[in-house]
Amino acid sequence: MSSEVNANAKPPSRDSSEESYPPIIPGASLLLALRLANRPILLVGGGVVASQRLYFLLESDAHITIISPGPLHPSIQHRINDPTTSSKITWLDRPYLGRKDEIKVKDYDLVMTAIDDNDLSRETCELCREEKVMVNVADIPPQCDFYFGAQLRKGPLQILISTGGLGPRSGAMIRDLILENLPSNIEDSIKGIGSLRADLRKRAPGVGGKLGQERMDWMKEVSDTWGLDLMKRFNDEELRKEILDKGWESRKILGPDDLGGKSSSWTQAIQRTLGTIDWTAGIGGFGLGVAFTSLGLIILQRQGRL
Ligand SMILES: C[C@@]1(CC(=O)O)C2=NC(=C\c3[nH]c(c(CCC(=O)O)c3CC(=O)O)Cc3[nH]c(c(CC(=O)O)c3CCC(=O)O)/C=C3\N/C(=C\2)[C@@H](CCC(=O)O)[C@]3(C)CC(=O)O)/[C@H]1CCC(=O)O
Ligand SMILES: NC(=O)c1ccc[n+]([C@@H]2O[C@H](COP(=O)([O-])OP(=O)(O)OC[C@H]3O[C@@H](n4cnc5c(N)ncnc54)[C@H](O)[C@@H]3O)[C@@H](O)[C@H]2O)c1
Repeated sequence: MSSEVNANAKPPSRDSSEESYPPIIPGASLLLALRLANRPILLVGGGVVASQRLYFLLESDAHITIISPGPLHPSIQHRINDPTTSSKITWLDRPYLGRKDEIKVKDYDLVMTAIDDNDLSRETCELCREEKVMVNVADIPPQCDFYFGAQLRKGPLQILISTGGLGPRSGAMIRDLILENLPSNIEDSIKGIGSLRADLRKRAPGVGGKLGQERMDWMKEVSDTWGLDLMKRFNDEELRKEILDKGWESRKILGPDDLGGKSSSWTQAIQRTLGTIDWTAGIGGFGLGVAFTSLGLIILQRQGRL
């Protein structure tokens, strides 16, 4: 069973030499990372669920129109009053009227209702279907085009857990399990490799072609050679220049031991030999394994396979 879960979790890769066509297990959600900067979003309701929606929308730099009679949840009122977020929010202090409302769903990229009124949520949903606008209605999951999930952010790293609507609280518990087991500096590694990629693209710009393929092959091998933990060293501008000058320019893959004029420490040597990094070896790796296995089990359970 676990092989079925794993196979389905990974798409075909450029590296797969043998033909491998994992079975399709339908019924999943398409997990995406929406880029919403300055996009108009309609949020109906001003309670606790709306306050959570607002928090994530503000972090995505969206522009949010909230329709809800006051008093609002205190955290929503806080964001409206706060000069750092107030310009991103338009608050209409009144009930939403659905079909009769002068606010039209077609003027928004996404619509969300978080209200204690099933009939109005259903009507909003119908309006959105007519206008082909994606909608989340917090009180009627089967009507949602998309679900929220338990989320965690560490700098550029973002993880969302979905249980397909089965157990939102268990999703949050799995999120906390992952959080506890992530290395504390994982975001530095991602920032480091991001800076190296950006510098490489300056030297080798453009899309596709031979250069594009070489760039991807080099980045893949450098990433695998350095490993997640040591990627944080690419935050050092000099080290980036060195690996690009001595490595990329002659299409060589240089590891941590080949740079900085230093011989490797014994820990680095072990890490390279084992092809792993210190935090995956201990309880962290085990915990993460448990987290993903649990998620797989939950999804399979939803599909009636357990
Ligand atoms: C993950 C999270 C994200 C978020 O909302 O941002 C989220 N719910 C969270 C918490 C939570 N929600 C509820 C409880 C009370 C305990 C309980 O019922 O279990 C708790 C626990 C708590 O509050 O701690 C009640 C509840 N939830 C839904 C309904 C309607 C229904 O099921 O009919 C009812 C009322 C049921 C009733 O009346 O009995 C529906 C949905 N909730 C989802 C997401 C979507 C599926 C997510 C998935 O696939 O896993 C989905 C389908 C639609 C959506 O909201 O997009 C967030 C945790 C964030 C965090 O802690 O970080
Ligand atoms: N997705 C989730 O995580 C989750 C969690 C708990 C509950 N829910 C569902 O979401 C719904 C909202 O939950 P809540 O805890 O935020 O409720 P809440 O009672 O705190 O807030 C409801 C809000 O809707 C507003 N409202 C009511 N009628 C309105 C209208 N016509 N126009 C505009 N605003 C209107 C109210 O003024 C209030 O601000 C619940 O009914 C529940 O079914 C979802």
